[in-house]
Amino acid sequence: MMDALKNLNPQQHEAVTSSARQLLVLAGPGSGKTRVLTQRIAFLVNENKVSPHSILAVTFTNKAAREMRTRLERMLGKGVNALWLGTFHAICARILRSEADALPFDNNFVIMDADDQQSIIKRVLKDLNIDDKLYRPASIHNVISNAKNAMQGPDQVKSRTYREEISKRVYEQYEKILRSSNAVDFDDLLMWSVRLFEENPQIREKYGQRFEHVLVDEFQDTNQAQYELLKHLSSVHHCLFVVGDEDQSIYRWRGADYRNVLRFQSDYPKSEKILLERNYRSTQNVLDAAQAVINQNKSRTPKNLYSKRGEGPLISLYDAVDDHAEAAYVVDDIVDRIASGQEGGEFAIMYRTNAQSRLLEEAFLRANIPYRLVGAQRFYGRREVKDIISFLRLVHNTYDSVSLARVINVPPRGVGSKTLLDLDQIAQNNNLTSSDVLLSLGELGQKSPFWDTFSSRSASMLAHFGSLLMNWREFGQSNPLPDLFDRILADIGYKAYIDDGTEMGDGRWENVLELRRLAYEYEERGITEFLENIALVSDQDTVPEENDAPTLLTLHAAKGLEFSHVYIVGLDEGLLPHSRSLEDPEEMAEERRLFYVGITRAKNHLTLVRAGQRSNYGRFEYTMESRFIDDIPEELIKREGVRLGVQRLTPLSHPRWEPSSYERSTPKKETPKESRYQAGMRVTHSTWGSGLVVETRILGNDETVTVMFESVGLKRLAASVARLEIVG
Ligand SMILES: Nc1ncnc2c1ncn2[C@@H]1O[C@H](COP(=O)(O)OP(=O)(O)OP(=O)(O)O)[C@@H](O)[C@H]1O
Ligand SMILES: [Mg+2]
Repeated sequence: MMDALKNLNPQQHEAVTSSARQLLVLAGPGSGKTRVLTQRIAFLVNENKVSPHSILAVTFTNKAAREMRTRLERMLGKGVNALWLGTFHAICARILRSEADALPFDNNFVIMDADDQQSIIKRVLKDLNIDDKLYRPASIHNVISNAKNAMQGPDQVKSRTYREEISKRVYEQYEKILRSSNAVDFDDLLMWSVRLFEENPQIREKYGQRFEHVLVDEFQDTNQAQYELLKHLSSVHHCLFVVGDEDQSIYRWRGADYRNVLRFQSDYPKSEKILLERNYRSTQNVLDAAQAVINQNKSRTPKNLYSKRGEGPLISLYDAVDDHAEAAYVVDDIVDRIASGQEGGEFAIMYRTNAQSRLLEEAFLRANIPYRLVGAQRFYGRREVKDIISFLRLVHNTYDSVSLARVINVPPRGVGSKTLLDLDQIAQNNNLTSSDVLLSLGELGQKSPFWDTFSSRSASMLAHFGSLLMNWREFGQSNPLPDLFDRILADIGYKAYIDDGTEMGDGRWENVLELRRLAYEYEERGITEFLENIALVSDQDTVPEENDAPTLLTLHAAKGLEFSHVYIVGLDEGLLPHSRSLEDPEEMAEERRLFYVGITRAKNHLTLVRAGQRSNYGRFEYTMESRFIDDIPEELIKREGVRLGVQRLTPLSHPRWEPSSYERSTPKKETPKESRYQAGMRVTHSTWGSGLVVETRILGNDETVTVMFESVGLKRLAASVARLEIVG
């Protein structure tokens, strides 16, 4: 049998081979939706002789796109290169770059990330003399983002209250800054693509002609702009294949609207619907628990999922005395299981909020178990990485005022905020951008018409930066990216600036080198793609490809993934469901879906964990068990631990608790006062061999050492457990 039709049940087979123009596959988790979508592409190419060039497939994360491409390459060979396969954002960026002539920015536009967006909003608030404590940049950004996802410009935003009026005004200025910076934000990628198609029928026609087949994964999480985009892209052939599960819709806060499923059915009355009922991922106990949880949600299509994988173990529920014990239990349990032969990569620990990772991380460090953290403390969020990217962005697109403001004084060259304001003002007075003025100063020096508008000290400092910028632009045009990278570092003396000889400095320089390694990968493809890919790396995408270590991630980031053993921690009222949702039934339903997504990631074993007390800014607070646990039939659950929190009332007297596994994994020991190791030392480790100490500090009651091993790369270790030997 051909690859595309291998291992499919009859419903899956029908979905893969159907000749319906519009097809909706609605099915629960683990039923093979993503698999069906992938194999349908292979079927279209192999059997129906559709050219990969005419196929567009949309995934939810870049990681999912990479996986799908790899599978397709295996089935179809290199022919799949012509296939468009990526996230909505990546696809839109590609369209906007090709059609820049019809847009108010040119094709070198940069994509502002969340940080950039906040800093623009702060700048606007300052300009408008608005207190950013009363009007939080994050909440204003939310208003702007929602407006864009609903395809509304600043003039369409309602202003019934003063607060709304403020948001509207900020939105206006925000847009001006984006335009004059030749930049777009994430929401713009979608909004401008939709607008482009609405306003240019001939462009819509071109893409509509091209894409004979449009396929979409995780359809339940599309928002309005995305839905409209899909309609445009399929406006000629009308072939749309979408797969989704309304019970897994968890991005309402980003404008996702699972009613798009209903809209799809009413927009395409002839569409066919296929349901898949067999689950291939999970054991029956996991499925039954999931089912019991989601059944509590109203207004959903009931689904019956069954599995032939056997009952599997009961759901473990561990009641820890407090949040430290919660983390320690999870790590101890994993240590035991690894000791009995399981692989680290089979485990995932999921939580509701990013902050919950900290105690888990510390517990892993103490146990000397390597782990993978998804999302938090992103590499691209680090100062030195952002600095260098900003330099490159500025060279690539000199109008990028956010990057200019970030780096004009890096390293400090005496350009104060006053000079910057002057620069801005003078540019505006002359209908120019700050970069135009800088370049003029850089090129003409004292002959520049702007020289005399500054004090001579400011003028020469600005001229110096202007000439650097000019040189880099020229250099970048005829030299590969890594050379430009090195040239910039050398010209500004960046190493001396950030690497002050301390461990921290070393670490920062390591990050710069890591970025440089990445730049090398783009030697051929060039700076545009380099910057674009960096901008598109979203949180979910930091899931590492290697799978030898337990993964820590939020429930949101877990969508579409699967692991043998899943731990969900923090099953307390206020955490899961989150306190924000307690008053609002819609939000509560979404919390329940989020929990459902988490449960259904488990292939074999699910462990739920909660803590009877949690520390809250130094105080301990009692917690109540999550209402979601009540939804799971008692006979599916095996309870362990102290069960403090089953009391639903706040206890009057504090029960004394016996030290449990928390004590076990953190034997009392003297807190070391001084570091034993130092950055730069050569050390050896019993398993990983020799390495170089990068950083060391006292953390809790132990010394934490970061070592670059020749064998496995960077590891953070607890000194008391790791027993590193100093060489020489
Ligand atoms: N017919 C089949 N035979 C064997 N394995 C299958 C079959 N269909 C799906 N699987 C496997 O079941 C698992 C779940 O499939 P897949 O990820 O496609 O489900 P999904 O419906 O997309 O789930 P989710 O809703 O969580 O995204 C995968 O490991 C997949 O390879
Ligand atoms: Mg899937």
